[in-house]
Amino acid sequence: MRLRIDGGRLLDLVDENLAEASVLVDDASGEVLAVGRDLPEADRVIRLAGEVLLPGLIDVHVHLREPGFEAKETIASGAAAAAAGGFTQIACMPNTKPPIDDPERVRYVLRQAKAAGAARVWPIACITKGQAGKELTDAAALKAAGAVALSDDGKGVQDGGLMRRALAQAAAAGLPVAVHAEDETIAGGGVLHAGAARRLGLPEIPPEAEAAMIARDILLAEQTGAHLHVCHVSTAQSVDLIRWAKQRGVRITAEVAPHHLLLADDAITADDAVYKVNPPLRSERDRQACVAGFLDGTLDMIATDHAPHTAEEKQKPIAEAPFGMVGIEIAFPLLYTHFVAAGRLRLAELVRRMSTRPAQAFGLAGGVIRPGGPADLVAVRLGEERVIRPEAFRSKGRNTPFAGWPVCGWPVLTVAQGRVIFDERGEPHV
Ligand SMILES: NC(=O)N[C@@H](CC(=O)O)C(=O)O
Ligand SMILES: [Zn+2]
Ligand SMILES: [Zn+2]
Repeated sequence: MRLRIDGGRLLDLVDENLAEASVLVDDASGEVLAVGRDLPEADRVIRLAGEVLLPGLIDVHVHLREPGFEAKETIASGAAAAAAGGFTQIACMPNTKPPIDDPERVRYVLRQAKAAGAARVWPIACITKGQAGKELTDAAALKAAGAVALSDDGKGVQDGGLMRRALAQAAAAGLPVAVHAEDETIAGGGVLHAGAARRLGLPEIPPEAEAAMIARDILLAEQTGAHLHVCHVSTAQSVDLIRWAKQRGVRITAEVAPHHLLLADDAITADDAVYKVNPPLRSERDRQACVAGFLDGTLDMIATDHAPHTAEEKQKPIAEAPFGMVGIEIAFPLLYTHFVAAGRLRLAELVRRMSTRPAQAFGLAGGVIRPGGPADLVAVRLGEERVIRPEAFRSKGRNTPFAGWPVCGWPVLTVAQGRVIFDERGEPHV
C-alpha cells in the first residue's frame, strides 16, 4: 500500500530549512518512494496541519523486560511506547530473565518485536553468559542471529582481563560494545550521588565508580581496536575522558540520557524512589559538564535508558527500590523544549543526535528522509504545549520524575517501514 503524507513541513538536515513537502511511502518495500511537491497518487492520504516531519527517532538504550519481567514492560508495550515517543527503531538491553546471551534468545526478541508491529526492535546481547561476568558469550553467533551490539547493562564487567578479551572478540565480529561503566568496588552498594546521599542518610555512588571504568575501557578499546559505546554518561570526569579518547582517535561513541541533562541531585529532597536511577542524578557541576559535552559533540547522542518498573516497586524507599526511570515517550518533547525552544541547540542538530548519529553508530539504516531510504518518520507539533502525564503513557512503566512538566514538541504521527504505528492527530490543544 502506498501512503502519501501531505501538509507537513519537512526538515532538511543539510540546509536546516523547513519546507512544505509531501512524502510518498510504500509498506511493501518499507521505503520512501518520493519527497517533494505534486507527488503521484497513493492508496491512502494523510493530511497534516503544518506539523514538522523528521526522520524517525532512534534510541539505542531501552529496557523492554521481556522475557521474565512482563509486569514492568513487554516487547509489545515498550515498542508501542517508543512509537508514541516518535521512535521508529530501538535497541533493547539484554538484562531480562533469562538474559539474552544465546542466538535463540536473540531470535525470540526479534520474533516478539515483529509480532508487536510497532517500532523496530534491535536486540543487544550479553557480553558474558548470564551477565555473570565470568565467561564470554559467542559474539559472532550472536551477531549472526541479529544482535546489533553487546552489553552487560545493569552492571559493569568487573574483570579487566575478561573485558579485554570481550572487546577483541567483539571487534573481530564487528559489534560495538555498549558499556555500563561501574566499578562495584568503588560504588560499594551506594544508591545516590553525594549531596542527596548525605541529606537522606543513604550510601553514595562516587562518580569515580563510573569514570575509572570508562578510563580502563578506553585503553582496552584503543588496544583492541573495538568500537566502545559508553552508556548513560553522568559525570564531568567521564566527559573529559571521552573527549581525550576522541582526540587520541579511539573508536568511541557515547550517549547521555535526558534525565542527566535536565536534573541534578539537588532535585532529590525526599525519600522518593522515582529519582532513583543508575548512574544516579549527579551534582549540578556534573550536569553542566554533561550538557557541555552534549553540545560540543563529545557525547554523540541521546539515549533514554528507558527503565520501566512497577508502581509497587517504586513505592518502596530509595534504599530498597530498583534503579531506573522511563523516558521514551517524553524524550523528544523534553529536549526540544529545554534545548531547542530555549535557544541552546538547533532543531536539526537535536534530530541528528536522536536519529542520524545513533543510526550511524549502530549500523542501522535511517536517520534521514530520502527516496530509497527507510520509510521511517515522525510528525511533531512544535508549538503545542502539554503537561507530562504518566498515566497516559503506552508504557507499563510510569516511573518518571518529569510528571507535571509542561513541554512542547509532541509527536502526533509515527510511520515505520511505510506503516502508521502511532497516530494521535486531532485538534491541536492550542
Ligand atoms: N538505569 C537504571 O537505573 N536501571 C536499568 C539498568 C541500567 O541501565 O543500568 C534497569 O534495567 O532498570
Ligand atoms: Zn546501565
Ligand atoms: Zn540501561
